[in-house]
Amino acid sequence: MLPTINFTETEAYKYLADHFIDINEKSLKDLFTEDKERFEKFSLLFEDILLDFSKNRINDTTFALLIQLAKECKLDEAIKAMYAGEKINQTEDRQVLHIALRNQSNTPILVDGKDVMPEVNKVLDKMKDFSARIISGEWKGYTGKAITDVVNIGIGGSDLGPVMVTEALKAYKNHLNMHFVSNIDGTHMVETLKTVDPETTLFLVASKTFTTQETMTNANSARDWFLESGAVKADIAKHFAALSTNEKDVTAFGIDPENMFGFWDWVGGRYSLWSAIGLPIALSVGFDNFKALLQGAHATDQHFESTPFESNIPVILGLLGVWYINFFGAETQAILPYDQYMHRFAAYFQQGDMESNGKHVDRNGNEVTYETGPVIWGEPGTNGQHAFYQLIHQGTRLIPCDFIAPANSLNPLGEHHPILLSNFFAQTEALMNGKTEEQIVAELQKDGKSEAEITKLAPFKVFEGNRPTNSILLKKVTPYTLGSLIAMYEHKIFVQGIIWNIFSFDQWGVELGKQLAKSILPELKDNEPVSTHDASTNGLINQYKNWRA
Ligand SMILES: O=P(O)(O)OC[C@H]1O[C@@](O)(CO)[C@@H](O)[C@@H]1O
Repeated sequence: MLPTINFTETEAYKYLADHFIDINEKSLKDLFTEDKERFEKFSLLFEDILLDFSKNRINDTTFALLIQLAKECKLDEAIKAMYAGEKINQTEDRQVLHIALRNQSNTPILVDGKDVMPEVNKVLDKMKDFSARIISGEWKGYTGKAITDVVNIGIGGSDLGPVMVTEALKAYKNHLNMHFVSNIDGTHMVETLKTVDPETTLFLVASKTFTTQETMTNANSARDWFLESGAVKADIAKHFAALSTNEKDVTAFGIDPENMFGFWDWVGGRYSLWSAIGLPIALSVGFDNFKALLQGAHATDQHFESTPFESNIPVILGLLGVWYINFFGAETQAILPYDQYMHRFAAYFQQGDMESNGKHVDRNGNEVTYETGPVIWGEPGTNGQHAFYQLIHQGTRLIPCDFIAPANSLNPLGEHHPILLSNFFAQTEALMNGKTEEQIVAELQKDGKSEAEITKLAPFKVFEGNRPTNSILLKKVTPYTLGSLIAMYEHKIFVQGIIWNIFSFDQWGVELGKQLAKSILPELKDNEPVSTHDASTNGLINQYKNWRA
């Protein structure tokens, strides 16, 4: 069982609340002036990843108290419980063992007394064999042609991870055309089917439960399309595979169990890209690169499990988030990858973070009295600079930002990468130092502006600065470094959930909307006006009925 400590009642919390008053009066510039060793002290090199957390609103005292907070919340016990396969997903009575999926050391990991590694490795071997046969062209469709297109049909954790990773590793991909259909909006499937040939297309039905309405509706439409194209039911086996824990419903759908890649209830949907759900990744970049992704994540898992908190990257990232959310009142966290391939990285962690820690009841079943999970958002740099950086620099909100960049581009082109990185470096410097009114006035005077113009303009051009950032510099985006980075964020989310005394691995909050949609759907079948809901919902439904063709 997980500890159930209220972090606001710990000694560390009380000291941090007092300390906050002092530190809040210090600017980041002051903190760097006071401590020449600041970068050395507040940065960590983990293999080919550098975390620079020195541009945060902390000093030695803050750092020590945050570490003490983690210890008082018994984070070490919680980490041990997860790695030991305890059922820490207590409301669903399940273990949380995505670490087993990438446990390249093959140390035994027991679930109900049985080592799961043999079955994990059996599925990996099956994924390796299958992806090799598809990629090589050995696997033929029902008219004897090789597969050219793969359509992954899934949503949430059965989509976002494969999409994010196949995009981030696009430089490593092979000839297969990858497509991802997730939305129940018919447009998603229709637009995709326009681009593929039934004779050379492989459909992956990705669903942990194999009951998700969007996925099953999309899968049925894909199967109908396939059969209407001239194929017969016996041909489904050559063009459909399933990634799921639910063999019964996979078989009922008509997919050959031989084409099913299984995983287990102890794999959370938003933590499942390392499992059979990752098959589209292996198909896109080859199994060896998928394995390197696992290896990178495993290296982080070992770091997280064994490194003292003072040098533990996920612990530090998690504690810094708690510092801003619970003491500075930050409500969001921006993730800004200066890498176009990583354009879905923030979107991936919208589910990863917000579906894990978007909770308001603590592990004792009581309403929390403090803020929990932040809103996660972000876009690649430098595009974000031309969209929302105005607010980050001069808005009224404190928005902690994680800046991520590779030192080496996968597409060296003239001066592009140095220009990209000059912006990566400049933005965190600008957010930290800002620009004072004195500096603005001096600039405007130098530009020959009149005193009246300067008086009018100066206030609008001031940058307060003192806005905190983390900088994460990768030597290069490879399957390995990407795996390490994703795992760092996964464990950061775990750390925050433990501190906030919430359950990070269930998602009851996604159920009500689905339940109500299921009761509304039958009401849409005819044109009779409805009156069973509130006036707004009735009004919307009836207007829809009036307007629909
Ligand atoms: O993989 P599946 O079972 O189809 O679930 C898809 C997604 O639906 C959820 O919203 C749960 O219902 C996410 O947690 C999950 O990743």
